[in-house]
Amino acid sequence: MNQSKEERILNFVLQNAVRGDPCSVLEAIDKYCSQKEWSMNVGSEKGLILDKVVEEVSPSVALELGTYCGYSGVRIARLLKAGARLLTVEFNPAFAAVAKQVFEFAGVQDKVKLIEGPSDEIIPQLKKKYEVDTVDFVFLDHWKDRYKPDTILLQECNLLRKGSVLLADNVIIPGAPEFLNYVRNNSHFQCTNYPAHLEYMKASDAMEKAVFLG
Ligand SMILES: CCCNc1ncnc2c1ncn2[C@@H]1O[C@H](/C=C/CNC(=O)c2cc(-c3ccc(F)cc3)cc(O)c2O)[C@@H](O)[C@H]1O
Ligand SMILES: [Mg+2]
Repeated sequence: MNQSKEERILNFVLQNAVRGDPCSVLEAIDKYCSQKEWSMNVGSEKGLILDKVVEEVSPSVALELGTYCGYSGVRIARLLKAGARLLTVEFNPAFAAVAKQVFEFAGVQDKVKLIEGPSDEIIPQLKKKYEVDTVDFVFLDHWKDRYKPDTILLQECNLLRKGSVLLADNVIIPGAPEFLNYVRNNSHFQCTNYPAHLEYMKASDAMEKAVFLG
C-alpha cells in the first residue's frame, strides 16, 4: 500500500534526524518539505515567531489545535520549562500516529499529551478529564473556519485567564477572516499582527497574537 506524504515525512525524520534532538527533527522536516514535498508545517520563519511568543509567555499549560505531523508541537515542547506540558489535539488518526512517533523520536513525549479527537469535543473535556484549570498559551493551526468558534468555546469553558495568549497561524493564507474580525473588534482581546511568509514559499502570510484581557 502506498505511503502517505505524512509517512514519507516521518521516515525522512527517522533516517536523517538525531534521536532525542528536537532541533534536528525540525531541521529534517523543514529540509524535506522545502526540497521534496511541500507540507503545511508552520515552518522555520513563522516558527521563530512561535518560539518568541512561547518564550515570552513561558506557559505551564499550552494547548495546540491541529497537531498534524507534530512539527509545531516539537517546536513548542522543546521550549517548555520543567513540569510544563503541551496538550495537542488532532482528529485524524493517521496524522496523530505520525505525530506520536515524531514526538517520541524528538524526545519530547514526556511533555506532550496528544489527544485524538475533534477540538469542539475535546475543549469541553479539558477541565475535568485532562485536569486543566486554565491554559496559558494556545496555538491555533487547525481548520481556519474553526479558529473563531473554538476561541468562543475556550471562553465559554472558562479555560482562558487574564493574560492567556492565543497565537493563530495563517491569518493571510489560507486566511481566517472571521477569527480576525472577532478578536480585533472584541474589547476582551489585545491583538498584534506578525507578518511573515507562507512556509517554504515566497507568498505572504501572517500570524496574529490575541491576548485575553479577562
Ligand atoms: C472539527 C474540526 C475542527 N477541529 C479539529 N480538531 C482537531 N484536529 C483538527 C481539527 N480541524 C483540523 N484538524 C487537524 O488539523 C490539521 C489541519 C490544518 C489545516 N491547516 C491548513 O489548512 C493550512 C493550509 C495552508 C495552505 C496555504 C497555502 C496553500 F496554497 C495551501 C495550504 C498552510 C497552513 O499553514 C495551514 O495550516 C490536520 O492535521 C487536521 O486533521
Ligand atoms: Mg498553518
